[in-house]
Amino acid sequence: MAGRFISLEGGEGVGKSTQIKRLAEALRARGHEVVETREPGGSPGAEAIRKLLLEGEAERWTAETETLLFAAARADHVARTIRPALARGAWVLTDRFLDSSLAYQGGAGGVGEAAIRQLHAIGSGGLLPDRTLLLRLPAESAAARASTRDGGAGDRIGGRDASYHARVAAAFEALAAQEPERFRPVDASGPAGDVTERILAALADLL
Ligand SMILES: Nc1ncnc2c1ncn2[C@@H]1O[C@H](COP(=O)(O)OP(=O)(O)OP(=O)(O)O)[C@@H](O)[C@H]1O
Ligand SMILES: Cc1cn([C@H]2C[C@H](O)[C@@H](COP(=O)(O)O)O2)c(=O)[nH]c1=O
Repeated sequence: MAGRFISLEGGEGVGKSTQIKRLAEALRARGHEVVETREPGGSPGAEAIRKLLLEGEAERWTAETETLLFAAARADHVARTIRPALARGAWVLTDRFLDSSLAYQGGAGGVGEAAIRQLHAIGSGGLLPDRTLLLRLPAESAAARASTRDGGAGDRIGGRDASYHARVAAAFEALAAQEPERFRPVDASGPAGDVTERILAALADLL
């Protein structure tokens, strides 16, 4: 059976990592092989690039350099982890993918969408998820969840100001409107189990 490629997207603290774990359990209970992965990261080379991207001073990289590093990490992740898993029929669940570059470096950072897509075509053969779940949560609730988790110590991108994160959120909404076939917005409020039920409903046609 062909594998399925699912991405979870959204701003900081909306519950993506929590839901990847819960969704993976639900899919395994249905007998599927599931690979849980994340970006930046998901392969040894990409995890090394993750450290470069998320550690250090806020101004360590320009938006353009960040874009190149994310694209390089993604190329390794796709080649070493995602494509082999899909080829053997697994479900691949990734915590962030291309749309995060389009929202953060593009919509919020000012790098052109066409350039980001061109890098993705070169590095990752233009691979896109079968379905992208956009977790939606009001900014204050997401910030409260992230602050409970991190105690106020975010990484160099998560720690950017509220106006940056508002542009990220607006860019995700624009991407979802642009590709309604691939994207499914999911209400991420309320208990985690309720959110998982909404996610399974948004994948019903693929199950
Ligand atoms: N439905 C929920 N209700 C309450 N708290 C939640 C819920 N889902 C997740 N959390 C908690 O909120 C915090 C952030 O969740 P999580 O790490 O899954 O978000 P994330 O979207 O992966 O964040 P980031 O992108 O910043 O890594 C965690 O402490 C998690 O336990
Ligand atoms: C893939 C990707 C990620 N980012 C940002 C988004 C977050 O601030 C961090 C990743 O941290 P997380 O806790 O694992 O969510 O990186 C980005 O700016 N561009 C991207 O392409």
